[in-house]
Order: sequence, then C-alpha cells, then structure tokens
Amino acid sequence: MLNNNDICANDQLIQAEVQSWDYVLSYVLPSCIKCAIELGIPDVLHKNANPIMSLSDLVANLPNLNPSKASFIPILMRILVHSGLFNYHQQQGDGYSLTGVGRLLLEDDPFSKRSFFLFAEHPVVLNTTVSVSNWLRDDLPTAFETAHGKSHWDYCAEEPEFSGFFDNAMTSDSRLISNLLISDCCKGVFEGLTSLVDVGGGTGTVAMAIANAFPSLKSIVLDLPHVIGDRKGTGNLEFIAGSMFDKIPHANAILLKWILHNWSDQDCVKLLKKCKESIPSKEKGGKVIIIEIVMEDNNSNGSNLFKHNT
Ligand SMILES: C[S@@+](CC[C@H](N)C(=O)[O-])C[C@H]1O[C@@H](n2cnc3c(N)ncnc32)[C@H](O)[C@@H]1O
Ligand SMILES: COc1cc(-c2oc3cc(O)cc(O)c3c(=O)c2O)cc(OC)c1O
Repeated sequence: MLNNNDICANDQLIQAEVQSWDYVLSYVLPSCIKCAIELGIPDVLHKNANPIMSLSDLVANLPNLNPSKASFIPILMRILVHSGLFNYHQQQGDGYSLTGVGRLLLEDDPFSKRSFFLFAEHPVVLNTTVSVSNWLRDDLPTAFETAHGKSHWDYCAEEPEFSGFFDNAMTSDSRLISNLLISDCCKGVFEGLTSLVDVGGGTGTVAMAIANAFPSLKSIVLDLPHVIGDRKGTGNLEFIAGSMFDKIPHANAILLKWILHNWSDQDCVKLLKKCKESIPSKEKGGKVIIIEIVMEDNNSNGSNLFKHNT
C-alpha cells in the first residue's frame, strides 16, 4: 500500500513529467505559427466577409495548400486555437476567427509581429540557437559565429535573403515604437532639436517618422552599406552608409534604438565615446537618446525581467 510520502513523490513525478513534456514540445508552437503565416491562414480569415470562417471555406481559400493535405489543417488550427491565436466556434459548425494576438500575424496590420515570427524561425536563427553549448565550449564571441563562422552583421552583408528577414523584423518593432515616440508622451524629447542621427537606424522607419513629425529637424540614418543600399532621403531625411565605429555625422542628438544590447561593454564604451564626439555638450543641448530593454536587478524573481524603457 502507498504511504503519504509515496503519494507526494508520485505527485511530484507526475508534475515533473507534465512540465518536461511542455519543454520537449515547446518547439511546436513557433513552427505552427510560421506554418500558419506561410499558408496565409491569418490573412484569409481576416479577408473573409464573415468574421467567423468555416473550416471548409478556410481550406478552400488557402492559396498554396495541396488538397491531399487538407485533413491536417484542423490539427494545425487546434494547436493555434489552444494557444490563443484563433477562436474556435463549434456552434457554427467548425468555424474560426482571429483573436487580438492573431491579428498581429496579419501582413498589413500596422503593429504586425509577423516578420519577427518569421525571423525567429529562420533556419539561420534556429541553427544559432542549437549552437549555444558549442559556443560555451569554444572561444568565439557569439553563438552566431560558432554556428555560421562569421558575425551576424558580416553574414547579413553577404546573405541578402537572411538580412531581409532581420531588417523586416526590426522594422516591425520600429513601426510600433515610432508611433509612441512622436506621441504626446515622448515628443518633448525631440522638441527644439535641429538635427538627429539614428545610429544603426536600419531601414529608416523611426527616422522617417521623426522627420515627418518635426519638419524643421534634419533626421539622418546611419547604417552599414548593405542595409542602406540605394535608399535615398528626401527633404529633411538623409541616409548615410558607414560604420558607427568609424564616424558618426555631427548633430544635436543621437538615437540608439536596439544598438547597445548587441555589443560588449567595451564596444559600448567605444561607441558612446564616438557619440559624444559628434554632439554638442549637454549644456548646449546635446543628447544621446537610448531605447533598450532594461533588465531588473539579478536578485529579482524574473517575473518582470523585461521592461521597455525610453
Ligand atoms: C538590432 S538592429 C536595430 C535597428 C533599428 N535601430 C531598430 O531598432 O529597428 C541593429 C542595427 O545596427 C546596424 N549596425 C550593426 N553594426 C553597425 C555598424 N558598425 N555601424 C552602423 N550600423 C551598424 C545593423 O545593420 C542594424 O540595422
Ligand atoms: C532586439 O534586437 C535583436 C533581436 C535579435 C533576435 O535574435 C534572435 C535570435 C535567435 O536565435 C532567436 C530569436 O528568436 C531571436 C529573436 O527573436 C530576436 O529578436 C537579434 C538581434 O541582433 C542580432 C537584435 O539586435
């Protein structure tokens, strides 16, 4: 007969077993989200005249689905319903609709996270994530270099397809943050400035929003040549190709959005010194505006580890 200690031990084992299956299968959801995006499921649901779309209509409207695979769509939908991306409407005979999070997978939603999901599931990124233990054993600075033999930025310069995925992911966040930056809550930071360099400004989404909101402010995007490409500025927006470690154009202010987290402390100090050389003193209005994820102190329990700070 089982005593109380055995029952406790059994309960703990069952809990551990359940938890471990969650970990083993945690790869399933991101790959199902990628699959749904690539099949066009969120966009087909969104474009349907009725907010609830029947399974048969959904299957019939998926542009690239091989008819022999139609019976697998309910299984995919079940996982995505369970994860809160789609609603399931049984009363209406197996119907689906988009949830609030599901809307963020749409191609033309202004706050779409779609390109971030596609980037995170790109084979180059997946190969990086499975190389972390090798990286901890070798002496290379990043897991990306362990997996691919060169830095993320050199790889991007040579592989336009991957670079496009990365730039699109960054652009999607920039669209969201730009709206916030030029809103009442943040626009004071830019008032009175006549020039600003968005260092590592990517495809220019943030600089463009600032240039449009502040017509008397010249907004310059500095990024690597493969990112700037043949982008041409207009009016008060300019694109400059170059390395921020070589030369940063002079301006009243510098914006560093999602830059410092990619670099070691020593590189950050080097970069911040370069920034200082390119702006007037604090007394004369010079400023460096940093947008980064700020981590709580190491002693916290991690429940609010990530905070967006401006
Ligand atoms: C994480 S992304 C952030 C892009 C953009 N600021 C944003 O938030 O969407 C980092 C950017 O830094 C650029 N970058 C990397 N090394 C650079 C360098 N040496 N000089 C200029 N830009 C660089 C990358 O090309 C990329 O666009
Ligand atoms: C936020 O700025 C950056 C994000 C990322 C990045 O990188 C990875 C890498 C990975 O192996 C899996 C992932 O899901 C992601 C991301 O989702 C993600 O955002 C990378 C950066 O520079 C290389 C960033 O600056």
